[in-house]
Amino acid sequence: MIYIGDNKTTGEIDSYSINTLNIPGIVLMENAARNFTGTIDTNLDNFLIVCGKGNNGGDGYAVARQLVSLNKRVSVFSCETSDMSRDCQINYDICRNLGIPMENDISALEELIISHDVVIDAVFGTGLDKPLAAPYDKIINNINQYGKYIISVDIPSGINGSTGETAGIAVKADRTVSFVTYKQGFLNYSAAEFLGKIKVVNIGLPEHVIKKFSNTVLMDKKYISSLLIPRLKYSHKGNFGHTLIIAGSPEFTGAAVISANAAVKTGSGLVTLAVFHECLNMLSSCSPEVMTADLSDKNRLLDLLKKVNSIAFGPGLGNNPRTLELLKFVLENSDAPMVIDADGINVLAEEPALLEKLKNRCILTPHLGEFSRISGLSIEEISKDRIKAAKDFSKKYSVILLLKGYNTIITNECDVYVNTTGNSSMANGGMGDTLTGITASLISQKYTIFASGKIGSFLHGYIGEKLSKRSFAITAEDIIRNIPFYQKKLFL
Ligand SMILES: NC(=O)C1=CN([C@@H]2O[C@H](COP(=O)(O)OP(=O)(O)OC[C@H]3O[C@@H](n4cnc5c(N)ncnc54)[C@H](OP(=O)(O)O)[C@@H]3O)[C@@H](O)[C@H]2O)[C@@H](O)CC1
Ligand SMILES: Nc1ncnc2c1ncn2[C@@H]1O[C@H](COP(=O)(O)OP(=O)(O)O)[C@@H](O)[C@H]1O
Ligand SMILES: [K+]
Repeated sequence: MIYIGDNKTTGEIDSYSINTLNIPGIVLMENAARNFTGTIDTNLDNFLIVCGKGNNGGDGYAVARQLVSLNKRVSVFSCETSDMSRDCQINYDICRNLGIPMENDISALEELIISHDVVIDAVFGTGLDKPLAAPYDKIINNINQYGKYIISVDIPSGINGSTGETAGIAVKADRTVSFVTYKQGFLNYSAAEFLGKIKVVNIGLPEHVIKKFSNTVLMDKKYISSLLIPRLKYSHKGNFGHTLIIAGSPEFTGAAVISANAAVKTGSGLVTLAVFHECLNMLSSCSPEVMTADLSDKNRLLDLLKKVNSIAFGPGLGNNPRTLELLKFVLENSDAPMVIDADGINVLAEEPALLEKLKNRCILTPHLGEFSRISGLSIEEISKDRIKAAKDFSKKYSVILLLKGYNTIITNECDVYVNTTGNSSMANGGMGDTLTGITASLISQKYTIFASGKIGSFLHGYIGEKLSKRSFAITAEDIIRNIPFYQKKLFL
């Protein structure tokens, strides 16, 4: 599993490794450099390594030596040769002793970049702590300028590892090879254009050490597979729960159909779709397995509310007083776990006191706009640190929060899981309604609410990604049709 950490986490892991485990810093640096070098395509040659004076630069000098030992052509540019960190100085000296070509005259940098094929950026990592001034602005500009293949060590220089903000200017990497943790700042959408393809490598520390300092992880296939509740030989539909979907309005019947069909395909034993009377005759595109109910028949609704195992509330209901009244009715008459999405979230934003009734039994699945409405934070404020915004909200109301979008965040107020599956081929109407149906269906099948959010978002994005290899845009229907196949693949 890949853990996420900010600059403080890196510092804590570093000092624990050095001071408590007694691993010398230079050994960590050597491991970092070796594992970094191991990620480089063996066909590449003719490297220029641009080194700062801190430990990021130290990594760069150590990488230079590793590459030379692989018979690669290597030159080094030293941004500063005085006041280096201790381990940086050691590796600098070794490079000198080995006779690796080294330059520190800034006027020679452009020529050097032009005459090399690959630039390794080892100027700043987690220690960047102020805006960039001369000569660093020029150095970074030069690195970016000539269309060379750029690999950044730990963090593209100029990006703040904690916030993802730039120090005025930053290296635009093709690849970033980061040490120990995926840096929290990488999740800030504004950092995306600088990062290139990200890879996280270890520096010889076992997972239990990293875990001490981070409870934020990037979910992978193996982790999701580990959450599977196996189906027993003698199980029957009663074991896989009854999902009630409360959704749709005359303008948005599709949202209701999508959620219900997704719940069926995800494996809920039974699925009932409850809609307003005027929508009933528009449900012909529902899967035949979906049962229907009329929301104006209060007795039927009461009966369902008492017996179902999960309720999905919101898609396409409309942001209006009728939806708010309906939500109140549901909350007064059912204790079932709930997935609240779309207009369910919008009406909650009008009356946040209702969240009290959802304590410990609800997952909210807003996109950024909906989250802004319900949290009262602007989209800019949320975007600066989505993890913090999501965690704070989850803690305040004791709900699971699933903040949708590129790198979806799922948190139960202390642990945070980030879902990296999915891509912009999925950015079209109805995609969120699909996730709502999948998540509610999993809850009915006895997955915890938290696990349902994690599996749901991973599966949903995983299908989108796989299908997008062959199709440009992926629709909700495409996802739904493929749920059983990819669910089986994940849970093999
Ligand atoms: N456990 C781990 O994860 C391991 C981490 N390792 C590596 O260590 C890296 C962190 O090293 P680090 O702490 O020495 O900081 P780093 O990024 O080199 O920068 C600090 C230097 O830059 C300078 N400086 C800062 N801002 C500046 C500015 N705007 N403009 C100008 N100067 C500026 C600052 O100068 P100062 O302000 O102190 O004068 C200082 O000299 C980490 O990213 C990873 O690559 C590995 O070796 C293995 C173990
Ligand atoms: N660029 C993207 N990368 C990853 N996932 C995406 C991307 N764009 C959209 N998605 C996913 O698609 C879904 C869209 O949800 P939402 O905005 O609520 O759609 P709708 O309201 O139309 O149903 C979310 O699960 C989101 O994570
Ligand atoms: K760097």
